Amino acid sequence: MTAGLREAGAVLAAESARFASLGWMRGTSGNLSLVLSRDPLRLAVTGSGLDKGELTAEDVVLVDGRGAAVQGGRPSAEAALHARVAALTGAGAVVHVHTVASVAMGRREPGGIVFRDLEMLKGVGQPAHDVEVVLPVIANSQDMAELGDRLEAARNPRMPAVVVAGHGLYAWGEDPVRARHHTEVVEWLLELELARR
Ligand SMILES: CSC[C@@H](O)[C@@H](O)C(=O)COP(=O)(O)O
Ligand SMILES: [Zn+2]
Repeated sequence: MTAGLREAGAVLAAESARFASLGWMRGTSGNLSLVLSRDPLRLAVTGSGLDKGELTAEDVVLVDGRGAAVQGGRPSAEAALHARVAALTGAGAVVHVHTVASVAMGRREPGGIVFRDLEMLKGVGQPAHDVEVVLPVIANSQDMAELGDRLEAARNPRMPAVVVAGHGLYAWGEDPVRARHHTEVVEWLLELELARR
């Protein structure tokens, strides 16, 4: 494994441990990625089927723009969707977590979840007042190309996240820290909506 990939693995392991400690990656759920190059597109993605709270710097796979392994073991089953999100949005890092609030709210609002008049909206780059911001909800699929098509069709450029119904939350950002902040902010918004209905 190259030093660059191991370094990316260390970042993903630390981020993963943080999400797992919040209970957002229970069992072996969730996955993370970090873009290492744009042309050609190459991402460091967490390995498949691992306990995301116990990853080491070695538990990472280099994948191409279609999510296929270039170096390392078995990449996340959702690596192709990470690559699609990175290509589509220009994000440098993608987070996928299995939170209760995202699944519960996806059930309640299958057409999209509307947020308004919340200071926390500033955490996803939106004004706090006088605008409605929609978090898209897409149907789940085991086919990452199909899921990617749904995400592309439903994506709201003002919201760096999408809920996958019956599954969880995808969020992204310029780098791992910003992707984490977006994940935390969107999860906060979802928990609030869930609590107030
Ligand atoms: C309970 S894990 C469910 C998986 O199918 C998947 O949705 C997931 O989030 C983790 O898959 P992985 O291949 O480990 O990255
Ligand atoms: Zn998942």
